[in-house]
Amino acid sequence: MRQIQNFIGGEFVAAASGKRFDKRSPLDNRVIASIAEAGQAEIDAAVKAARSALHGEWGGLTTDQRVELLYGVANEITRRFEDFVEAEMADTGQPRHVMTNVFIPRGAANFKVFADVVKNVPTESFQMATPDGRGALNYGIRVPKGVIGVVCPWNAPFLLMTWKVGPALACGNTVIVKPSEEAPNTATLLGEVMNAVGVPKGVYNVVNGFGPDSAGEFLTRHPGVDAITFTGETRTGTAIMKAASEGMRDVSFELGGKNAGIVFADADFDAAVEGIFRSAFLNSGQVCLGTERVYVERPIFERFVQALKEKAEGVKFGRPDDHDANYGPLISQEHRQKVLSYYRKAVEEGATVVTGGGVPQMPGALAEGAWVEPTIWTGLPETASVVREEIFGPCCHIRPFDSENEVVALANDTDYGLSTTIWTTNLARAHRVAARVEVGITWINSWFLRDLRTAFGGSKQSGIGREGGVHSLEFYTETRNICVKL
Ligand SMILES: NC(=O)C1=CN([C@@H]2O[C@H](COP(=O)(O)OP(=O)(O)OC[C@H]3O[C@@H](n4cnc5c(N)ncnc54)[C@H](O)[C@@H]3O)[C@@H](O)[C@H]2O)C=CC1
Ligand SMILES: O=C(O)/C=C/C=C(\O)C(=O)O
Repeated sequence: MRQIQNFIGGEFVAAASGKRFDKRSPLDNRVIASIAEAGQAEIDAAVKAARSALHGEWGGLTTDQRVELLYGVANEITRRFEDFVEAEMADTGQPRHVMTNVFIPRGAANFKVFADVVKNVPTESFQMATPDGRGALNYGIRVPKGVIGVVCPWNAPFLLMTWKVGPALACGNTVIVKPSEEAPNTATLLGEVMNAVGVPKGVYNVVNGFGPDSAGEFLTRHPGVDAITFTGETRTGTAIMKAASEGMRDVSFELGGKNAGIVFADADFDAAVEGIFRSAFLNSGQVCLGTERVYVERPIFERFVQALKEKAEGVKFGRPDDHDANYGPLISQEHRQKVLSYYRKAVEEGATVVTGGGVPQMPGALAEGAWVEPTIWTGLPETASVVREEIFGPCCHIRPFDSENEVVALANDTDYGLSTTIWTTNLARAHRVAARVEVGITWINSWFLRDLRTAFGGSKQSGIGREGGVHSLEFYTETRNICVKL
């Protein structure tokens, strides 16, 4: 069983309190790691280490030197690719191909891309007239915000953590990461990478634990943390925002979603079925950008439902390394209880269960894992719980629509506004509808196609702010204007 410590000031350390907690495998519920739970003492130590790195060697590096180190981090992740794949598979139970094709390469890219952005994006300058006719020149410089608290979820742990750590470090900040209690492995491994590459001690710190009355709350309340970037549930975002209001600390939030997929009758049918299948069921539906509401134009509704059903029934459950399998469990028994409670609620509220709705029969030890069937419903009103509330599981409700205006109104009838995916061969309509759906991220004839230079974030209750490319620079630095009288 792995013993996971906190990583503070470049050292792996236990908690002064001696407190530890267990991580169980989603595959079979076995305890696979024992984790040191950081208390107030560890948060204080991490803040001290991060602050002194900021005022020490790290703070004195040139942008080129920082960029060089971050390239080193990316290369070391690639060199230890298999270790990261194994660590993330252990935490999440998701198939190897998802790790190797998407989640782990993105971890390395998150360091390289933001190193390039920091090197290449200029600041503004303005010449101005003055009464004496000699004029003045204004120019901006970017300075790091300071010590950044990074609070992470469990669903794509390495991708989502490095998506924040990469730009924060590229901008010259130091970070304290609070990984999800359900997925602590890769954040710890990244500590080894930082030491191997020679990133100064205290630049990257990890404190493990839970949210309320534990590492998450202690970190976000700490007055020595200058800004907080968080990905997770909207409710947790509310608690963190209250904590951040003490001391007027800045926040960047990527929160929940209840995303709509829109399929017009003229769409490339097979591509649309494949696209919606991926967006509803990838990572066992545990993707914030995923589709839990599908709207299909009436002429192809029945055929679409049938085709998606066949694909959902074709998944093969199994271990990440099982060559015959392509589908993993949910993250935990607790999350499975939540998802199954929605499966029951859908039936109580009158859904037609097209497929799934239960738990697959798993052999041997896997019977103890957090497995659920991919599930499709039809026939519910828009007021039904499973149509309104984020479930974060492998399920979607499909409803027919008859007009562009109707589907835009349906898609927008939600408190969330993270992403949408639109399928049509009529590009004029695609642009029209895209501009009307109230979300931060729209994909047309695709889904989860990511260019890290673009703005990423949600509208309404799906988030505050944007990260990605220059937007990340805006959050992770402060711009100072300098005015020179000529
Ligand atoms: N918009 C986006 O980009 C993404 C959003 N999500 C959302 O994340 C959720 C699933 O992830 P979870 O880990 O269950 O979210 P969560 O909000 O329960 O936990 C996220 C992190 O916050 C910490 N935390 C919980 N309460 C806290 C508190 N009071 N103070 C400080 N820290 C606290 C947790 O320990 C964990 O590290 C879903 O709602 C999903 O939509 C997930 C991935 C991406
Ligand atoms: O690509 C990103 O930066 C974010 C992706 C988000 C997920 O993978 C997720 O929430 O599951």
